[in-house]
Amino acid sequence: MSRVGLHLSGVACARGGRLLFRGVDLAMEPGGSALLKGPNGIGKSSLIRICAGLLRATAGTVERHGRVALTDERLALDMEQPLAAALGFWARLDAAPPGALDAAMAAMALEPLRQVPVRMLSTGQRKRAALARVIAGGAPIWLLDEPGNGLDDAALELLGASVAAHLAGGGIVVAASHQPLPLPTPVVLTMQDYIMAEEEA
Ligand SMILES: Nc1ncnc2c1ncn2[C@@H]1O[C@H](COP(=O)(O)OP(=O)(O)OP(=O)(O)O)[C@@H](O)[C@H]1O
Repeated sequence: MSRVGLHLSGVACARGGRLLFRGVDLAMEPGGSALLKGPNGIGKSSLIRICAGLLRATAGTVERHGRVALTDERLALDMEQPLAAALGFWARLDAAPPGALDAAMAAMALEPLRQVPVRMLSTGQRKRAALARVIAGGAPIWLLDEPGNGLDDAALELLGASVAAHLAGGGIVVAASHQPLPLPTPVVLTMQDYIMAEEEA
């Protein structure tokens, strides 16, 4: 694997004319994971999108080395296609190696749903499908926005196993979550630590 890393220095984010957070530093090396915690609306998704390069930081720098895969509340799968075909579209786009998609579907226990149209999947099944897309794509940097939403205990265990395998292979995981996630010893960013104190505002 060529050099992999994600480095944030002094990152700030303003949205809708309001400064959400500032001073975020994060140094992720291969095998590292980070968990972004905090209440609704504090800026976890915004920080994930800054990490992905989809949102510009208001201040600070973001350095990415390696491809990024993002999953958030948007499913990004063709609702009319059977699941295997819908995921196959992304696997081709990501130039996933042969067998990678089957392995990813197995990792998320999706084989019995291969022929089911995406629109018929339950909330948890859709989340597992989104995670399978990330796993199959082979990007070293996984950005997971609320990956545990809708997952039952068994699926959370599957997520934990996939994350552990990814980290063991030199990948990086940055996750935003309200709930505890099966990340081994993550760096924890408590977003409240990066909001402006009243006297500074
Ligand atoms: N496109 C936008 N324009 C203006 N403000 C926005 C935009 N997107 C999000 N915001 C605001 O930015 C703030 C942070 O939103 P964000 O989605 O990053 O929070 P979050 O911590 O992920 O919340 P949640 O836990 O509910 O998912 C919110 O107040 C939200 O209303």
